[in-house]
Amino acid sequence: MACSLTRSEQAEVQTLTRLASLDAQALCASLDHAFMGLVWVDGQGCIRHANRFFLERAVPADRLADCFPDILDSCWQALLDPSRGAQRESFHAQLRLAAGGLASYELQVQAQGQEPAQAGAVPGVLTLLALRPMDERGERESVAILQRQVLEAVALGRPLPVVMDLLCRRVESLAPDVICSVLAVDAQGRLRPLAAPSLPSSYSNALDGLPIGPAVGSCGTAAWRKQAVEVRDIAEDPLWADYKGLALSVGLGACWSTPILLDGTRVAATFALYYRESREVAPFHRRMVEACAQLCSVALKHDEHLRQIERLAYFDGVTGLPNRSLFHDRLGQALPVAMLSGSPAALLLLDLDRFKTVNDSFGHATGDEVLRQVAARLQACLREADTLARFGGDEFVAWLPGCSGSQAMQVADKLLAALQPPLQLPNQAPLLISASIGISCFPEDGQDPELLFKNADIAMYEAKRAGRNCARFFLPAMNQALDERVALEGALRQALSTQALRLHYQPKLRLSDRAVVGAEALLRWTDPQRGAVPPDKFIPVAEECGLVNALDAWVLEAACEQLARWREQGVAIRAVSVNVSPTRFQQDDVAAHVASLLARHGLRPEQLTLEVTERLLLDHDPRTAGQLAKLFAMGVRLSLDDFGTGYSSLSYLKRLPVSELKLDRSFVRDLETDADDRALASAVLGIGRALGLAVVAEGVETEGQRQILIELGCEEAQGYCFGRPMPVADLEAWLAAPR
Ligand SMILES: Nc1nc2c(ncn2[C@@H]2O[C@H](COP(=O)(O)O[C@H]3[C@@H](O)[C@H](n4cnc5c(=O)[nH]c(N)nc54)O[C@@H]3COP(=O)(O)O)[C@@H](O)[C@H]2O)c(=O)[nH]1
Repeated sequence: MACSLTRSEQAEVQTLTRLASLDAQALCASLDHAFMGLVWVDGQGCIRHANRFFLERAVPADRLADCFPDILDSCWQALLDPSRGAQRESFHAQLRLAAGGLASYELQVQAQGQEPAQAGAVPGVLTLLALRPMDERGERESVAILQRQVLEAVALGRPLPVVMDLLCRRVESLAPDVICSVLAVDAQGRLRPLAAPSLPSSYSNALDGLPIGPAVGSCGTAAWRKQAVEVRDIAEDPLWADYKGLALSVGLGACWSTPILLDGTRVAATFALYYRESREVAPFHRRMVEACAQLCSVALKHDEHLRQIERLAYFDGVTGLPNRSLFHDRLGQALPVAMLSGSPAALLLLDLDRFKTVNDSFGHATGDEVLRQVAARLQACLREADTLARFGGDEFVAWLPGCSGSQAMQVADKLLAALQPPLQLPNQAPLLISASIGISCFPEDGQDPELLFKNADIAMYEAKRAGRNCARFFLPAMNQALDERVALEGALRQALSTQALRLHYQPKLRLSDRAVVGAEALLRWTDPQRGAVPPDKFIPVAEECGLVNALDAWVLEAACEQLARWREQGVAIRAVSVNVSPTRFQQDDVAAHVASLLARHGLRPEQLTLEVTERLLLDHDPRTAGQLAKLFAMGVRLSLDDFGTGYSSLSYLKRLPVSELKLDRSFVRDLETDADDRALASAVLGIGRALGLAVVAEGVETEGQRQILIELGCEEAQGYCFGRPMPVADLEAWLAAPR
């Protein structure tokens, strides 16, 4: 503690220090006027000289210990130990007054000097003690200094046990008669020693893990009651019945414990003062504890914040799983171990299928709940040695040490099975969710994190392509396939930017008289190296790399322009159909784009049909519904392509603003030989009639199919039977030729 003597007093004492080896008695006399007590004590704690200030106030005594009842002999021994040298120390103590009673004093062990040799006696070391009456202001100042020191330690980010240790030591130096301890209370309500610098570690160890309760010494009870507990006699108090043996064995007589509450209710710790004898708490100690309790709660709260920040840095805030950083740390540690031990391991990359749709349709709060439930289900499938992390979005990663390839696939199957039961979400219908998993195995698929991740990613991508809800191992051939996809994507971008794409048109006819009612625009791409690339190959790549919206926009533009030209030229094509990918409808501008195209080319909305696949029915994105409603309100026709092959649900159909169904060619192909296909085709036509929708049969290749479709009541069709998709000039020639 900083010296609280005035400057002139300090100067005086320094002089004394220098003169201490001279005639102490004479010096005392000369300092009788000083407004502080001065006492020379020998190594045994006997008072050798004292000035008038001290003698007038203190109870007459030979030994210092008799003047300060709070301070034990052992404390004096330490304070007066000659080996302390010039080290100064300040503390508070109660002085027993000659007039009766006690008064608070600040004591300063000021200096040591050689006792002048007496005749026949060995000269010893004398210690000079300076005493100043402790008024309330002085007390406040000492406590303020203590507070500042502890808060500084908190602010400097010292670890919590270090801060608490400092607090205890500072309190003990201000009040040498007390022993301080701080015990944390963990989430399970168990005591956890934080600091007790003057208690034997055996004592703290014995308390570690003790559950708080209604009679668990002073601290356990204070934490339980959320109230301070003052036990004046540990030997007799029932609260200590089960623990007094422990306390008495280390010389503790009384204990006053104060619970430290955070947020007003939560007990985070206890702050305790022990005395070696049975006694009540001194008033100064009470005031000090008030301040210490505050300091404890500041330090504990700060520590909680630090932990929270640490959690945020290393753990995912939504699921509580390790995040990318922590996962990489752990992988960085695990790989060298696996390498040395030669044991296998597997990295699983798991991506939820169509999670974006869940987020867009139900909002982010529900999305978060889905992630939490998914994380819990995945975690439940893994062993303690495994690490599961969330990398953000809908991507989870698991590191399975010691796992062979076949075991990793078993784990992946377990994870997929765990996701199968519908998720129960608050205020929502049960939700089905699935995932695609890519697996890369250590060491064969990679020996460093980058390669393992890259290969697991490639495998995961293959799982998506294979239809989702499945797991795939990485295979070296996948790398080649990926390279090809990347090359194809580059070439397609190039083709789009250099206007190297073309549209072919397939006529749409009325079955009864083969009159042409329109044409479907179908995209064609001839690459200089690859030759003609079928749309079945490049459209999925465009969808994966996000190029499909640009492609669709180009097709729309080109088809509208062509229809306008045909109308100008009087060619008998009254309407065009254009295929549009589901993702295009998530763009806020699609309805506006179509409206501007129609206006620019002088077309009526009903002359344009947008063909969408059944995949759109799964899209719960409100933007999609909004764009479809706008297009329908404008009068643009919507046609449901490949009807009956995918996820059709009649209720969806009722909700969507559809004008036309396209009977998929898989139902048409065997119409002549398969009664089931006839029944299905008839059912689709029935649905169309019931809902007032036109039904267009696709892929009509034979006259027999045409006849059956007419019999079933189908009015329009497309197919090789009438005309293949053709370039504009060929279509115009086909139209002009007699049929
Ligand atoms: N988003 C976009 N998708 C497009 C676009 N252009 C085409 N596509 C889609 O690609 C898929 C394959 O199309 P394509 O190879 O052009 O095949 C079409 C016809 O050639 C084929 N067809 C037509 N008649 C017959 C027939 O009698 N037999 C037979 N075996 N095939 C026939 O069918 C395809 C037309 O299908 P659909 O669109 O379902 O009417 C295909 O899914 C296209 O949709 C584009 O610009 N954007």
